[in-house]
Amino acid sequence: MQAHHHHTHAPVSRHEHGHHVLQVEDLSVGFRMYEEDVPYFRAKQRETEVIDRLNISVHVGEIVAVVGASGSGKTLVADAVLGLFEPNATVHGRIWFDGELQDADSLQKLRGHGISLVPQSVNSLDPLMKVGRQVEGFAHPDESHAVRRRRREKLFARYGLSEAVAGMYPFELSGGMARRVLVCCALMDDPRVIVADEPTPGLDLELAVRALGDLRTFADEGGGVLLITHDIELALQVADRVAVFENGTVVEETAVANFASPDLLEHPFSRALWHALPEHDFQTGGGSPC
Ligand SMILES: Nc1ncnc2c1ncn2[C@@H]1O[C@H](COP(=O)(O)OP(=O)(O)OP(=O)(O)O)[C@@H](O)[C@H]1O
Ligand code: NI
Repeated sequence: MQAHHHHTHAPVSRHEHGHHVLQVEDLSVGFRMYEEDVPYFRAKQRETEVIDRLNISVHVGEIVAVVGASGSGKTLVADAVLGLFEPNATVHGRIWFDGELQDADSLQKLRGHGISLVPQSVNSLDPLMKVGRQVEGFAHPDESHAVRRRRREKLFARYGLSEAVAGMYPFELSGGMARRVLVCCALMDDPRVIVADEPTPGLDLELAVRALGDLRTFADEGGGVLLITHDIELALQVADRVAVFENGTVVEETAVANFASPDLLEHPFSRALWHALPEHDFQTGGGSPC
């Protein structure tokens, strides 16, 4: 990635970034699109900015929840951190992993072992492959299949999936099982950071709490988690900090404890989110933001 052209920054030392396992600075994502209803010979490309100079950081041992409205660009943040870029996207900014500045290639190389995604949809599982085999992956340059199989068995045991599940196809799994299989996939190559994109929709409350508990365990064992969600209520139960996302940027990054009272929140949108929480719904002021 290139430095954002609107800004010049003094060089930053490794030291300043070392205590963050993940840091995103001044991330902007836009899309080049052709104007509609313009005759082709005058067709003009237009650039729409979806993410605008966003900053966010995750410390070792921490869950940072990114909360904000649907369709506001949260998945694009996940994609950028994983080095997944649409062909028509322009991306600017800096992403640091474990104190090292990354580029698109290095982010791609980190995918799976350094930074793993728990995707938004369980449809990302291959419907035609037994899930044990899917989690284990195909031939690996450095490891025998037996080693990977043993690692998969351990993960399944830890996440409450019986060995019988390994022999099932995705359609045979309940929603909660499928979610845990995705978590096992993400953990297979020992990542330091997990980006979880809406890991709870479709789960009943008990399973949702459990899915987030799995992320909590991962963070407590020294990982970092970026938890993208619009379920702020659940996020507050499990996260350490909350990044409030509005109009393509993080308008406030604050400790979960500050969601105890709107007086402790700085940004109007953060306070609107507070008022929209179910336990405060008698006080709705500016309409529901989600
Ligand atoms: N390749 C693309 N070209 C043009 N626009 C795009 C492209 N990819 C995404 N967008 C736009 O970016 C915006 C943000 O999408 P994104 O999926 O990141 O939102 P989100 O906050 O994750 O939504 P949700 O909460 O529904 O998952 C959308 O308005 C979408 O139309
Ligand atoms: Ni999304």
